[in-house]
Amino acid sequence: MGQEGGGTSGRGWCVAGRLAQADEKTAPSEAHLGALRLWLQLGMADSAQAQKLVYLVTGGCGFLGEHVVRMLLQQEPRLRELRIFDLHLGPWLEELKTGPVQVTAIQGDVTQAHEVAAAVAGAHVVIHTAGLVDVFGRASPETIHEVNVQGTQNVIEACVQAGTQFLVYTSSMEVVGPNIKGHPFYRGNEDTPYEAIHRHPYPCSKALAERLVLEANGRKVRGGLPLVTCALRPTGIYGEGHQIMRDFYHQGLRLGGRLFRAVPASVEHGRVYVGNVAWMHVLVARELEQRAALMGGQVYFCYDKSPYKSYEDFNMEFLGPCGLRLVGTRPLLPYWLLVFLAALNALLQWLLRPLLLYAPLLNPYTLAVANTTFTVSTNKAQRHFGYEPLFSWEDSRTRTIRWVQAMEGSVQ
Ligand SMILES: NC(=O)c1ccc[n+]([C@@H]2O[C@H](COP(=O)([O-])OP(=O)(O)OC[C@H]3O[C@@H](n4cnc5c(N)ncnc54)[C@H](O)[C@@H]3O)[C@@H](O)[C@H]2O)c1
Ligand SMILES: C[C@@H](CO)CCC[C@@H](C)[C@H]1CC[C@H]2[C@@H]3[C@H](O)C=C4C[C@@H](O)CC[C@]4(C)[C@H]3CC[C@]12C
Repeated sequence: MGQEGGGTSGRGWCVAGRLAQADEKTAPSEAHLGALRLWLQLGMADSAQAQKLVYLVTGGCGFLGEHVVRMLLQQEPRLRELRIFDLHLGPWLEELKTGPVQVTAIQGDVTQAHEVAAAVAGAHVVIHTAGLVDVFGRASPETIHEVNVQGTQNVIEACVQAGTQFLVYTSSMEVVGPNIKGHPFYRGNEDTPYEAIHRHPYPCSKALAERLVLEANGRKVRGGLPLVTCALRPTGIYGEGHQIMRDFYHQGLRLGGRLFRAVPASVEHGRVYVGNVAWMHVLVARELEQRAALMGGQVYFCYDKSPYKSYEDFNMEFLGPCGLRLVGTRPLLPYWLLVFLAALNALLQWLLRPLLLYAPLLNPYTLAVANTTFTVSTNKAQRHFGYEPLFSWEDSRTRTIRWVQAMEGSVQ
């Protein structure tokens, strides 16, 4: 917090120093006056956009959260303090603490209302990305609900109590679908009608949490101003740090450089680059104040120029250049057999639960999601707050490939 004027005076001295050198060629009094005027002008311009905002990112040490944190530090010049709240703090945070913005790491649990309240106090904006992302049956439905729903309720109440006016929530495409009936959602937008019915604890929890966030829009926060909220719905995020991509890569290495096609190439699965999702969060947080009437209570799908492909074909965009091969132009196993294996995995998980945690990638839910077309095509974020992807598809691809190549055990 003590850094408010630091950046300003530092830049001011630098300009004054350069002008002093130019002075040698001109009459001293005139030059000094000019320099003084310019210095004052620059100083005032500087203080007009002085670093004054305090942001809080919950889940700031997760896959998406880390990208949001780094993006904020790069792209939000008004930042004075960045608070990073997470159950598990990453060692990489240390390197951020030497920069001009005060970075405060807070180890805490969103299910604990008092911990959330302490972290939110004094923040201008909260970006709530913390969540339990579990579609593999690792955590109980109760725990998923507690973290994703009760945790979000705690964040909302903390904003209200603290007088924090702006709340951005990381929702998910899964709030919409795929639904339990396996209906395709083909290049839909935020207004496309779709029967959003879920049974799995993860999408149920995200849908409930999103509703809480949207319903809280307009609530009076401490001091009497209205809370302004909105929700971002990424499709399947990929990029540096993506754990499932890492798992597929290592599985491919174990299978002698091969992966076996399980999903038809015709099933499109929406994907979006993590850097663009982070950029959307930063932009929304920045624009929410100026465009509260338009953006408050809204949902936005996260999108970019990533191509529409099946889940496996899309992964091969990165794993292919890293030496893996996808075997088969059609699924190697018939669908009924996959359904049987997925059900067997679910049964084994249940039977083994008292002894060990058996949580393979394939289960009835993940099979259904991977086998149902779900893609978005929208420009709502561009229309409402001027979003354009920061990273082209080529950049996103190259960055992700480099990250896979740098992984331990890489064949490169
Ligand atoms: N990964 C995707 O494809 C994807 C797609 C759409 C939406 N999302 C959403 O984006 C958000 C981030 O997902 P991610 O993929 O980065 O997951 P992640 O697991 O990498 O990150 C989640 C972070 O939240 C933290 N967290 C979990 N429980 C917590 C608790 N009780 N208190 C405090 N922190 C807690 C974790 O420690 C982790 O750092 C989630 O809300 C998720 O639902 C993810
Ligand atoms: C049948 C398998 C053979 O290769 C493939 C299984 C792939 C699945 C593990 C993944 C397919 C689709 C993924 C989900 C999707 O990308 C969107 C998500 C939304 C987000 O909020 C959380 C993650 C996820 C549910 C993601 C999880 C993994 C898949 C089900």
